Amino acid sequence: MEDLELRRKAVAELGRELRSLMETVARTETPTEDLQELAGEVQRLEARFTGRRRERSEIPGVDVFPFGLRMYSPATGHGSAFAPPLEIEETEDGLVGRCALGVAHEGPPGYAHGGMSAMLLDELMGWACAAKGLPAMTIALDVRYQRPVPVEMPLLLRARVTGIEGRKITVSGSVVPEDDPQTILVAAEGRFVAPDLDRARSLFPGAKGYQN
Ligand SMILES: CCCCCCCC/C=C\CCCCCCCC(=O)SCCNC(=O)CCNC(=O)[C@H](O)C(C)(C)COP(=O)(O)OP(=O)(O)OC[C@H]1O[C@@H](n2cnc3c(N)ncnc32)[C@H](O)[C@@H]1OP(=O)(O)O
Repeated sequence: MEDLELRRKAVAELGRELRSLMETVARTETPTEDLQELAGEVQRLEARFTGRRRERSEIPGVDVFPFGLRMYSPATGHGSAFAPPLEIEETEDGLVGRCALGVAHEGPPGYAHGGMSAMLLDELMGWACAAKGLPAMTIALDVRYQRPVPVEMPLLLRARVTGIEGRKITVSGSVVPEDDPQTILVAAEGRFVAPDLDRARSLFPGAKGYQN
């Protein structure tokens, strides 16, 4: 079997380069004829991905589902060009994520798109459920944007499970500047439900752990 760690490293390396390319594209004022030529080059590059393409619900071989890694997650995936990516650490008071957003994640000029903050919190809050042994899906997310989130600013994101009632979980979350953690930029409250086994089997046919 191929070395999984080696493959994860390669996936992350490709993700880093694609992320950097996305940021360059979002910032470039390069002449129009260069853009046209570059689009052709990117198309030729894409044609070089000749290996097998995963089925829609197939879990990537580099992942650990549902408790571990999602390498192409648009929030935490080191293989995703779109992800900042969010780095997660477990603490006594829940999960803490670290990242900085780029111009590619902009909403208002110089500030993060609100959907990015919502997505990052949603994912971190989801992982907070998984950290309690209840991998769960979001059923409601209330996001309060208290201050704009500057791009290129190191951020801390927090997620803490505040209640568990059977399969229903409530989680709170926030985004703060790393160097000024008292200032809440975004606050969120979420409700999650851990699907029961039958539901999980039908929702995730590609997850081998649930099938047999
Ligand atoms: C065992 C393994 C499970 C694996 C799951 C792994 C996933 C996580 C993987 C990796 C972690 C990484 C973290 C990622 C985080 C990202 C988060 C997202 O982006 S999630 C995508 C967006 N969310 C959706 O698409 C959900 C759509 N909703 C549904 O599909 C269903 O609502 C579902 C499966 C969540 C629940 O359905 P039911 O059939 O299992 O549950 P019922 O028995 O109907 O309800 C249980 C209780 O929850 C309430 N409930 C269920 N759904 C509700 C809803 N939509 N609104 C309000 N209440 C709801 C019900 O009223 C019920 O409450 P009463 O026990 O009667 O008090």
